[in-house]
Parts: sequence; C-alpha cells; structure tokens
Amino acid sequence: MKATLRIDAKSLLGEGPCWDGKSQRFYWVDILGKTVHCFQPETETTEVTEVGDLVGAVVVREQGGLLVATQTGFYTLDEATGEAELISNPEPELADNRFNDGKCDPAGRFWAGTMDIDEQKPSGSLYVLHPDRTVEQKLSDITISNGLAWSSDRKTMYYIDSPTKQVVAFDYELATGEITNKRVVVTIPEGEGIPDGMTIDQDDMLWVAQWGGYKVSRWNPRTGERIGEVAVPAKQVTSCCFGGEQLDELFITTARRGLSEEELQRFPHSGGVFHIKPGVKGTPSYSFKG
Ligand SMILES: O=C(O)[C@H](O)[C@@H](O)[C@H](O)[C@H](O)CO
Ligand SMILES: [Zn+2]
Repeated sequence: MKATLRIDAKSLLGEGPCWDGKSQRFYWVDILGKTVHCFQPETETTEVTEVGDLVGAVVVREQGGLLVATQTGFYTLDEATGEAELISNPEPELADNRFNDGKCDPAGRFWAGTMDIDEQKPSGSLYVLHPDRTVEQKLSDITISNGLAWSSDRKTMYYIDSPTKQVVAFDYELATGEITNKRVVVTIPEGEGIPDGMTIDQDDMLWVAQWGGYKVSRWNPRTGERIGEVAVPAKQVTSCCFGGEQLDELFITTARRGLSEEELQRFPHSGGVFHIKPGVKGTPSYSFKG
C-alpha cells in the first residue's frame, strides 16, 4: 500500500492530526511553523491560524473553538480571530520543555505530553487536562511524548515515548482516566526509525507513524505482530488519523525538518499531508468536553 499526497503543505514539523466529524474538517499543527491548519475537503482549501508559540497539538472543543498545547501550556484558540486564552501551564519552571503530541480520550479529557526541545533529557511528562480544567501529571521521565490511542472497549490506553521504540499499553479507567499496569505491546525493529504518532482502527489495530522510517505500519497489539504497511514518500512520518465521512481515509502528517538538500529533492512533498483508503475504517477523533 502506498499513500499519495493530499495537501502540499510543506510543514516544517507537521503533527497532531485530528478529524472533526461535526464540520468534516481536518486539523493539524506545524509545531515549528507555530501554526494550526484546517483543511476543508469540500472546497480543497486550508485556513492557517498563527499561534505565535511552538504548538504540539490541536483538538476541537465540543462547545466550539479549539484547544491547543504549546510551549507554554494549554490554551483555548479562536480560529477566526487567532485569540488564545491560557487555561493552565503545568511546567512554568521548565523553559527548555515544550508540549508535543496530544489527543482527547473517549471521555473528552485532553491528554498531552511534554519533551525537552533538544530531545536530550528525559524531562518530559504526560498530563491530562480534565473538562473542569484541572491538570494531572500522569507519567514523568519521558523523553519525546508522542502517540496516544484508546481501545474500542475503552479499557486500554496505548502510548509512545519515541526513543524507547516501543508502544506500551495501560489498563485505563474511562470514568476517572486512571492508568495502571504498564506493559510493552509493540517494538519497532532496528533501522526503521522511531515510533511517533498513532491511531487505532475499528478492529483495534494500531497504525503507528515511523519518524525516519518512510511509513506507517499497522500492528496487532495483542500479538505484537506487524500486519500491514503504508509506504509514504517522505522520510519523517509524524502521525496519522482517520477521517472522511465514513472514517475510511487515513490522513498522514510529515515533516521537512532534519532532511538534507538531497532528501528534500528526492521527496519534494515532505511536510505534506498524505492519504490512503486502507480498506479498514478508523475510530473518530474525540473532542474536548471543557
Ligand atoms: O514529531 C514529533 O513528535 C516531534 O515533535 C519530533 O520532534 C520528532 O518526534 C523528533 O524530532 C524525533 O527525533
Ligand atoms: Zn509526534
């Protein structure tokens, strides 16, 4: 299977894809470009909102508007005006950290993790922002906080700290957001880059983007086996999510960062959004209930 170019965005560090089923729009961020992007398939147009801060993730709020996680905390964002309002900054003392990937869980909480901007120290944490706007630190000693996904029975949460090259699972409690009983379910083989963002399909299989690996792979978290691959004509594959009216289209974000002149020439659409109809349906992106 091969993905094709959908949006020639040339993002420096495209990330945090999210499909809004209500408006049938596709959102993603360019972390280093400090922008939030909204693509409308109907009109083939993209609206860009300047955030003015390194922005790791964007999700839609149930009541309207957006929620972003940036270098300086959680903010609501008004797409029309670009106005951002601080909700909370859980790491005011960690100036070298920024928020990276984030996503809402099926209960409408927002999970997002931080990382050292230079990717050296395990100074990151995974946080959850509850709809009542309280923040909880869930994990610490994280190096590059990345992919998140929840199983269809809402009893398991999957998570990636990229340099570990592993996807781990936790028992997850829908009512409280409690996570316990960490175990490794997938290991990315040597020479295939590192796992970055991920999503989960209707069969509870994980789709994991491989940074430096030119692909997204489909994994069975119960056996640890790879059961499919989507080749992407870009080296730095950052994340993916399902979208489209039927949730049968996989959107894949990529980056231009860290590529040589020669690699950019060979893969000129690096930083674009790619897509494929992989023949399996996905799960919806959840919105924030606060
Ligand atoms: O895509 C992301 O999640 C990060 O923002 C990136 O910075 C990469 O993961 C990292 O650079 C890999 O080394
Ligand atoms: Zn990522």
